[in-house]
Amino acid sequence: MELGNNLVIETRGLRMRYGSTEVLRGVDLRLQRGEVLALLGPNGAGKTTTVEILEGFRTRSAGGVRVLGVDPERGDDAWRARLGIVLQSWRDHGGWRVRELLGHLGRFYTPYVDSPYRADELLTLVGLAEHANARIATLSGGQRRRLDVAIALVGRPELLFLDEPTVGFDPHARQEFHELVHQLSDVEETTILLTTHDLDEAEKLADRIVILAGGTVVADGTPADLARRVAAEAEVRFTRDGERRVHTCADPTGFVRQLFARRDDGVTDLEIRRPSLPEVYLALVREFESGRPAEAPRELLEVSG
Ligand SMILES: Nc1ncnc2c1ncn2[C@@H]1O[C@H](COP(=O)(O)OP(=O)(O)OP(=O)(O)O)[C@@H](O)[C@H]1O
Repeated sequence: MELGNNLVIETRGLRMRYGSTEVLRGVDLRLQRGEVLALLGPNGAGKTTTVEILEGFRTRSAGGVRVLGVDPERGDDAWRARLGIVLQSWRDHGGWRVRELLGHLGRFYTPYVDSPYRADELLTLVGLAEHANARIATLSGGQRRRLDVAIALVGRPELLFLDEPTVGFDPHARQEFHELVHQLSDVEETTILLTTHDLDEAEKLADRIVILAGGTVVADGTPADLARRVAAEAEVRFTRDGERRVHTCADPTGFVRQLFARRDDGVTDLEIRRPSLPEVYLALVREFESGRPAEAPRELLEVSG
């Protein structure tokens, strides 16, 4: 499989079967250098399976995969050192102090990486500087998660995998983490593959969104592309003769014009809404599950009393 210069990840026809259950049924993914991609999908869609195959932790059933130009099944230590992977197993190292663990891990990267992060630099980056001397067992859930991310960053990875990175973060920590992701992608040119169930987070962080459902990619595009795909339609809400009504239509301006041409009295509380990413996501997954193509025109819907 040929890999373009800027392609950090490429899968073609990726398949994964657990026993008789086929979880991935031909997944095609491409991720360019410096891009932040959010992989979304319902529980059990195969996101973690995909990520683990890309990380080289799981052997695929079929299909072509290249990560940083290498088939992950044949990735050596030098290849692995170019990846940043957030694992949770560090929680077992509860007796270690935070700075001590990061310094220790940094030394593993020296044969492969020009300048791994210094522990203090990394602690500042992830907002754990105040806890440098704390034992890992004494950190809160959110602080441990930041440590997990710090550990993934030690070797200044070219490609960072973040599997549900902000679970357990308070809103402030989440905001800081989002700034960190922007900094890594904009300043360090780190390529990032993120899985999350937090659609606001996906919208804030991702250049591109891929939705997996039923073992295939059901949508791939910028958040704006996806919104256009499910909804060339907008919702027009209004109250007429004291009753609340909703129309879904492709041309809300035309609809409103007609509405007023027919009856310009008695229409109040007029509101036009385009769908947010959570709504787009749910529409795409629902349409996939119902077997109807996402582009299918939707009927005008009127809720009448
Ligand atoms: N080792 C395994 N053996 C058998 N089945 C597995 C194994 N790992 C995952 N599965 C199954 O494969 C499917 C996909 O799992 P996966 O964890 O990849 O989904 P996911 O999209 O990450 O889900 P979630 O959003 O719940 O984390 C699920 O039905 C799961 O039960």
